[in-house]
Amino acid sequence: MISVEEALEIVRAQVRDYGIEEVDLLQASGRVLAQDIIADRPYPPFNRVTMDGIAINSKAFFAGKRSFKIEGIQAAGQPQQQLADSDNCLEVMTGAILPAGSDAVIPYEQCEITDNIATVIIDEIEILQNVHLEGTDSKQGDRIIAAGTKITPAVIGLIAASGLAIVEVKKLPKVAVCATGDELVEIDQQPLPHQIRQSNSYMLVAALQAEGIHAQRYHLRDEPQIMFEELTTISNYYDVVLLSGAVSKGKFDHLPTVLNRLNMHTLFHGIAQRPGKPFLFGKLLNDVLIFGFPGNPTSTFVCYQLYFKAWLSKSMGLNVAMPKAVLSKAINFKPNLTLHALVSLSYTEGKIIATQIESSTSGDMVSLALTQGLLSLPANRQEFGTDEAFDLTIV
Ligand SMILES: Nc1nc2c(c(=O)[nH]1)N[C@H]1C(S)=C(S)[C@@H](COP(=O)(O)OP(=O)(O)OC[C@H]3O[C@@H](n4cnc5c(N)ncnc54)[C@H](O)[C@@H]3O)O[C@H]1N2
Ligand code: MOO
Ligand SMILES: [Mg+2]
Repeated sequence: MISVEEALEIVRAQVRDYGIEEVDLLQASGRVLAQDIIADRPYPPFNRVTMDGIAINSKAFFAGKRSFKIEGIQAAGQPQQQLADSDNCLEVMTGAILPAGSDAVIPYEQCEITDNIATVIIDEIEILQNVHLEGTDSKQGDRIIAAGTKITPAVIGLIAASGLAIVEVKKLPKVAVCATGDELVEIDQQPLPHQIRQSNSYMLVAALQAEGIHAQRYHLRDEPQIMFEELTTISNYYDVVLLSGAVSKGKFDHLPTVLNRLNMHTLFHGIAQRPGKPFLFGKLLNDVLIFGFPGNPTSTFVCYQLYFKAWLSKSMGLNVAMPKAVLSKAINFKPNLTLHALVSLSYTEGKIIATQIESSTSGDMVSLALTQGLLSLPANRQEFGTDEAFDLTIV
């Protein structure tokens, strides 16, 4: 059996590049940008007033003038006006272009206005105060977002400001999710006493949705020939196949044999970890990747979160920082395995605090649903105190 670190290295070594596609800007959220975004104008594009108030010529103020006749109003969205007389002022609104002939904005709160005269009630101003100068954030032609950036809402905002309605993003893999097992029925069915509903495939499809991947669900019976035929077809249509179940030692755990028949090159089968020990990972001759997650719901979930997401991030060219957390209560874990403890999270004094969620087995979906993070406690140790930070995967 290999270690968690070795398994992660093997998974990450299978990076794939699925190319580039164009999508509508609002479909691009969460995707990885595949083009540089170039500023088509300076940012801001003009000297932008940042406070509602009056615009004056600072020379008049420095010469001792405090009362300014109001010539008019410069609103946001209006073409630039000219301050005709440098002893006067123009009322200006946030977002307006600074009027020509003025070089300082004094907020309304620092003026008194009567009979169309604004009297400034402060004694100190600075030239260009309350003005967001043209081009201070970027110049026209600057690269304002680099290819390879993950598209967050703020990135969407900046791309929109640059006038792009369609953007190039990295293509995501086509993913199939296959539940295995004769005990599984669809979720709208009433299971017989010995049956269960096939929840894992819903969990995986939902997890993939959060990555922007629209996966297709399949159910494979525990019958080797049927499994072989269905997987032959499925592997011709998808880039990645996520399987849940049938990878352990049972008489009906046919996947290792079936995948062998499909000429899968096994990259590993078994990791020194709990949950998820029997995880099977390999690639087919056509380069399709097979993630054979152990069937217990927590095992499927943990292996998806730790390994599939590490692979996806790497394939998308993202470098995701792993946060650390400290335990709220010491844990003693004897087996020589990495324990991915299910935890809930809180924040105290700048630290993330992880509290273990007691779970009876990796079949305990109720505990899994309370889980906010996975705290990975390394193998080769038994005691994990509250004074040390461990790798945290937020889920
Ligand atoms: N003799 C051994 N037995 C087991 C070992 C072992 O090392 N030696 N490992 C245990 C561990 S750890 C796990 S995890 C499971 C993994 O089992 P499989 O991957 O073979 O999965 P199945 O046997 O098909 O199912 C296990 C369990 O999960 C339920 N399941 C499966 N698919 C779904 C689904 N889509 N939705 C909900 N629940 C699902 C299934 O009904 C079983 O209860 O093996 C241990 N055994
Ligand atoms: O590792 Mo199994 O995944 O403990 O239930
Ligand atoms: Mg089994």
